[in-house]
Amino acid sequence: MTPARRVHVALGERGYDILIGRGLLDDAEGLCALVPGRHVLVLSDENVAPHYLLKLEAALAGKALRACVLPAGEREKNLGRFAELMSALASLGASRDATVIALGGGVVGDLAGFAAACWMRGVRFVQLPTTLLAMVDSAVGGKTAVDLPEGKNLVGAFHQPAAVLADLATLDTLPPRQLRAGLAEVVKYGAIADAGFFAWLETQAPALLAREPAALAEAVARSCGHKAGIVARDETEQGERMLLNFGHTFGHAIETAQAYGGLLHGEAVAVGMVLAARLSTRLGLAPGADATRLQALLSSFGLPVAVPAGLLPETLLSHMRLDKKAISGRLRLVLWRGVGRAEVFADVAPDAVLAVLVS
Ligand SMILES: NC(=O)c1ccc[n+]([C@@H]2O[C@H](COP(=O)([O-])OP(=O)(O)OC[C@H]3O[C@@H](n4cnc5c(N)ncnc54)[C@H](O)[C@@H]3O)[C@@H](O)[C@H]2O)c1
Ligand SMILES: O=C(O)C(=O)C[C@@H](O)[C@H](O)[C@H](O)COP(=O)(O)O
Ligand SMILES: [Zn+2]
Repeated sequence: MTPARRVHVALGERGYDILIGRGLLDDAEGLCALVPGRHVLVLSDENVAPHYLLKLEAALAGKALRACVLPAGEREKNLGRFAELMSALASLGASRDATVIALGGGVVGDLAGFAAACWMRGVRFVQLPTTLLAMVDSAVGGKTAVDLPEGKNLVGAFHQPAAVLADLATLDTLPPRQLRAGLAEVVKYGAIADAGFFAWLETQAPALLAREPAALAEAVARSCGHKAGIVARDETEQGERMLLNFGHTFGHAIETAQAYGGLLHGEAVAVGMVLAARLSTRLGLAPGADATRLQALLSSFGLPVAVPAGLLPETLLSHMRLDKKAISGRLRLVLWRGVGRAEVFADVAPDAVLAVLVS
């Protein structure tokens, strides 16, 4: 095991550490310490479990453990699966000192977190992220949710994990498309808040795509640093946290319109960030050159930058109206002043949004 980096999420008594390093899942003693009570429910999926579930179960031998292994993919993040988890906790006899562990990507993390938030009105929750996206974003910050056919993450709760262990060795088995999807959320931090990080990323595409350990560790730690800071300042998204939604109003509309079976979340966010940047340029907020830079960076990571064929602008706009940032039915979007400078804008004209969706 290499020495881990540590990022703290400063939420007072509910604060927690994100540990980032290779081999964290081989530390049986460290894993066991994450589960103080007797009952533990582990949620994973069919691609992750064969690689990593056995060592987690071995570390937790002696606990009353139930493992639920789902088929993989966004379509599993639904109310039916949530109900199954409630039944699994009931049949385990899980008491208020139970722990729910998410072993997997953001789908498993969001679903397990929502189950932990709801079981007996809230039990302990631990995140063991195994995708780049989950390490840099979804495992941190306590947004938990399931999707409805009508929209992404519409049913959920804020429920912070007690700990996050990002074992970088798990990225060795991650498919390339999933690695690229995670890089979209990494780019997001540079785009919204850190021009220096953005410029660093512009030099790192070959290293990151080749999974060079030092580059990956740096990208994960810097991303977690940004997310931890924003979450600590605005846990429940009253203001600054909305910036983490850059590209998401467009991206979520694409995912919903494709019934969660088209672009991956990170890919949809990549397209969404390009559209948000283009809209910002159109509204005179950001230099066109910065929008071009953003598109070029995402392309260098092999990410899509255009709306998939066949999706109608009016359909996407109607999905955007159910975005959680909207107020009284009026769109509120995260727009851009240029690299490193995102801002929230209320009452964005629907015609301007439609114009970038058709271009
Ligand atoms: N809560 C938040 O703050 C937040 C932030 C960003 C995204 N999200 C949510 O996260 C989800 C996307 O997460 P994701 O991109 O991790 O997708 P995912 O959970 O579907 O995982 C991606 C794929 O990779 C596979 N996989 C995972 N780890 C693996 C490994 N180490 N080796 C081999 N295969 C592996 C999975 O089986 C799956 O097929 C979306 O639902 C999105 O809405 C939530
Ligand atoms: O943590 C946040 O806040 C984010 O917005 C991070 C996003 O990357 C993530 O996709 C989140 O789930 C979107 O939140 P939502 O409130 O728009 O569903
Ligand atoms: Zn996201």
